[in-house]
Amino acid sequence: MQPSPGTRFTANYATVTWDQLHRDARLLAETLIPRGPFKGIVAVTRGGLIPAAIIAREIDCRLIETISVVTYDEEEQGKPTVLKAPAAAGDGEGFLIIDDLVDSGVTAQIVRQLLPKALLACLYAKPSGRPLTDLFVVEVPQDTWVLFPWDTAPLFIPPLARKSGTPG
Ligand SMILES: O=P(O)(O)OC[C@H]1O[C@H](OP(=O)(O)OP(=O)(O)O)[C@H](O)[C@@H]1O
Ligand SMILES: Nc1nc2[nH]cnc2c(=O)[nH]1
Ligand SMILES: [Mg+2]
Repeated sequence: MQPSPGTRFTANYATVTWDQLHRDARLLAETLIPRGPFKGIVAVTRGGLIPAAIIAREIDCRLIETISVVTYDEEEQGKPTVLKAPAAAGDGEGFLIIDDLVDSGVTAQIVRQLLPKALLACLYAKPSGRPLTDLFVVEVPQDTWVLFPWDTAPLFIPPLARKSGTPG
């Protein structure tokens, strides 16, 4: 069957736990301190909200603006739409933009057009989006879909010995 345009074929998943996300956000904050101080943070909603909150605490920044860009429905990439502009950030001078990840780089490209003077940082970067971010913590392969802690829940799985087809 042919894929519909924009449909992804995810070969792998990378699950990020709350602990890991917190650690990665703190690592990013450490590399941001020498690049500051910042007038404020622009969180790219929704994925950038929690990383931005953690980083804001670490770098002692209390002015938080948001930009809302919708690009994906589940794993399907669509036409990006800006639902809310970051009015308080002007052209981005002195501001730090935070998102959870760059994948194709489309979201980052739009955000950069609106805030050309801001620094853009994210936790995870796939190769296509990597050139669009100034800073990131972990590179993720392009064929891997990152499962954030807010996307997932612990699930009961039966012991191996009880799986159908297993003798005994
Ligand atoms: O580099 P790209 O290919 O543009 O993908 C990266 C963007 O995709 C996700 O946001 P999404 O549009 O799913 O919205 P959300 O943050 O509300 O989950 C993620 O949070 C990034 O913002
Ligand atoms: N959760 C999640 N959202 C995305 N948006 C674009 N790429 C990804 C990804 O790998 N994981
Ligand atoms: Mg997002």
